[in-house]
Amino acid sequence: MPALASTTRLLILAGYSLPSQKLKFLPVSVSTWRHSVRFFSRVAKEHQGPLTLASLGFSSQLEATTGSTGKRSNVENSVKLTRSPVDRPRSIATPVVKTRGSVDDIELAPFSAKSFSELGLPPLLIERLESEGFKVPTDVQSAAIPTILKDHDVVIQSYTGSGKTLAYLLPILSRIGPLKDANSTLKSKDDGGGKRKNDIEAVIVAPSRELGMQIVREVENILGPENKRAVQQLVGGANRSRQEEALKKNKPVIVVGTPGRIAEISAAGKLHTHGCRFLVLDEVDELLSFNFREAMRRILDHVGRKSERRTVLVSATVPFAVIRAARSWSDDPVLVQAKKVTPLELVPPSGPVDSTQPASDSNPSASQSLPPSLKHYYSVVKLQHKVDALRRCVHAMDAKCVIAFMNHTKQLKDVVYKLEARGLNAAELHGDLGKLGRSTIMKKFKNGELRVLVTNELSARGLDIPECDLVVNLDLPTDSVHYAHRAGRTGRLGRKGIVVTICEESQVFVVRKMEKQLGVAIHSCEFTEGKFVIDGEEKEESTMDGVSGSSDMVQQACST
Ligand SMILES: Nc1ncnc2c1ncn2[C@@H]1O[C@H](COP(=O)(O)OP(=O)(O)OP(=O)(O)O)[C@@H](O)[C@H]1O
Repeated sequence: MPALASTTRLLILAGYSLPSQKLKFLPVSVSTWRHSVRFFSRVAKEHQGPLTLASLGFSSQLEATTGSTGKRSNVENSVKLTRSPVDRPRSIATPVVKTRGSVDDIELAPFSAKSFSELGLPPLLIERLESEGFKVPTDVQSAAIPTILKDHDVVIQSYTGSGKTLAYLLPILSRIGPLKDANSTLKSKDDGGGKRKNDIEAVIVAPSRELGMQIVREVENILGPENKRAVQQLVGGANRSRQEEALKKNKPVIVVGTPGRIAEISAAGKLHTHGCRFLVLDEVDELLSFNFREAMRRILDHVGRKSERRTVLVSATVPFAVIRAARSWSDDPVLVQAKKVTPLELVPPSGPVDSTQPASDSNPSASQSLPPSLKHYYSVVKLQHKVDALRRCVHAMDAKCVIAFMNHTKQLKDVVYKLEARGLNAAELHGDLGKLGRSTIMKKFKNGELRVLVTNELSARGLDIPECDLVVNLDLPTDSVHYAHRAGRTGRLGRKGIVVTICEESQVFVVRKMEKQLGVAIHSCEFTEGKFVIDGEEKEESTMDGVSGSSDMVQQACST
């Protein structure tokens, strides 16, 4: 083994259950670069001797003998390096990093760990999960939950609809709030640390009201109706004084909100986050944008020291700016992906590239963000026929729940009128509508009263409408990252989904460029006489039965 340590190309992820020391990842070579398989070895910082199977964590009963040091020493005083399923979820025990793109693999076996109990979550939480119908964790949950439970700061990157929200919520809820692990060894700061009564223990920030509310609903569902008050929404557009009153009266442990509103209430002295133990920035790459800069600064300045809280950054797209932010806002963070945990210091400046993919024009932050079950098409039409093409597309696909994206708010209404005039139930959704209007439209869309939601970038991030079977780009997205987030509103959690970009002839080169950057095929198609026709193919089909994928059209669209 010592001879293997000379090259850093092939690495083993091992020693995963060495949690209590401040761990360091040492790259260890076990084979040649040509095999393109990465492993990572996590070795205790102190352990700089020759590398052995034991030092890599493959010993079945090795006792960690050194005392704990640093912040993570508070977590557990002595830890056994076991390979029990609780300590080591299957996805992490498997050191091989699989190549992306094996659609069958993902569709047939989207989950790695067999149950949530394998991940070390407390019984109360598991009971609640089961009663809500969550039985098997997704790959990213299998990787992220134990990593956060082992007290690591993380950047979570995984494709849209892969379950990132629960991947961070569950470890948080197992540490704080009414369902927390009664035997948790993580000392709360009020056990002598001087935590004040009204201090919030977890702050979750999201870039839009819809996403903020969606996260609140997810927390409430898991907590159950009797514990709803443990979480408080602080989203913009809602009544601020009511939010402030609720903070005072209910003393929630978790707040979820948009940056502006959280910063506002914090500046007014009504929100105390200095004792915060978890800070989550969901859709973090969006939160880094200029619009949120001031509010984010305020929030980060008031959530205590990074060494005293866990910081979780989340997005389907992780450009290098996020890695940089993680280095400055978190303490020794790791990048968690579906089947891989990588120390941030090993992430190259080009972003978290999957080395198993060919280096091309691909945009690393976008190319791993699309669910493999999605199929992509484009259709060329004249500008004045775009809305009609959308209507024909919806009918030809027999799509039931459609999100159509445009770039400018002003044009949304016109499109809605045109669709309604042709008998399609449609509505617009954008930031200029009030909170009530927005939530009414979302409700109608979710319960099937509306067939087409015409919207702008507001709805591209995080929105989870599992029934959405078709996304249409009525305007081209500005880049491949925006394409990825829009496209990700369909094909959630292994479901089939179709994305159609309607564009002019002069814009086809942009589609081709995004195709390369995203590393997916975007086929040309047409909608004629109520039928969906893929150019260059003889087959043509005319129906769609949504996510079940049993119709001929879906079979064709999804198997091309
Ligand atoms: N283990 C699970 N079993 C079944 N359903 C799950 C599981 N985990 C999450 N889900 C469901 O999968 C859907 C997608 O999850 P989520 O919104 O967290 O995805 P995401 O990765 O955050 O997507 P995006 O990048 O678009 O924000 C949700 O409806 C969620 O309730």
